Amino acid sequence: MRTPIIAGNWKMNMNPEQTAEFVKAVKNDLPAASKVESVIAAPAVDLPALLEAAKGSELKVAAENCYFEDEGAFTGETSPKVLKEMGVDYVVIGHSERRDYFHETDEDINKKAHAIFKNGLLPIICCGESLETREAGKAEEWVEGQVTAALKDLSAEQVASSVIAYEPIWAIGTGKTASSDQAEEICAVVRKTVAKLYNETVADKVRIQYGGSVKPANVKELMSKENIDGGLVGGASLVPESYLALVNFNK
Ligand SMILES: O=C[C@H](O)COP(=O)(O)O
Repeated sequence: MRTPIIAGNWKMNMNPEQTAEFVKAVKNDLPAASKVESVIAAPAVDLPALLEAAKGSELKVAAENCYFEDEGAFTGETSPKVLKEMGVDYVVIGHSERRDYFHETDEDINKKAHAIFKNGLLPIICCGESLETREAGKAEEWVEGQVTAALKDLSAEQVASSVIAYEPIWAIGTGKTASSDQAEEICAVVRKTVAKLYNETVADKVRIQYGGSVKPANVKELMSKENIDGGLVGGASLVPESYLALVNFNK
């Protein structure tokens, strides 16, 4: 039985003061983490405020990115080792915005996954095709390729505890959600890919999120699908009421 996981991905939209106010507004109405995991992924500059505000609550904390080395001369980067020391739980890697705007490669993402596990954190690994790739009928093979590359040389145990987020690029921030059937179809491809690379037990355990214009109005329908275990939510996670409606989708 996979525990649903709803993660807000704030992107570059909040400051520490807004972060503390947001958590104060939601912390008493979050579901028990054993029933639904509520996560917020925040910019590195907001993580101390987020961790402080989330203390003693059901909220889990994610970084939006990290580097694949623990320390050294890497100006501007975020150490996974320090994220762990701070109390962070998850790190989002491979988001399409990072792949597109910051030229992150499949190899970088795989190195980050290894660094995340080495430091006792868990990855939320993003994948997803562009509109062009979808229209060329290549969405499945594209996503299979991204997942295979991201998981390279990870152990079965590591993969079983990973979260993989399928986010079709054409549905991100566009208001254009993939239909629940389209989302399910590719999330099933992700699970099959894990089964092929590892085995059915690992595939059964890995949690798969859908992301791309998820909102309170469509979360229930998406979450009813067999291979969708959660959401990675941008815009709709920025408002406390909407975030609460998302994490309480089953009430
Ligand atoms: O990580 C979140 C996704 O990029 C989705 O963003 P969105 O919910 O604003 O479409």
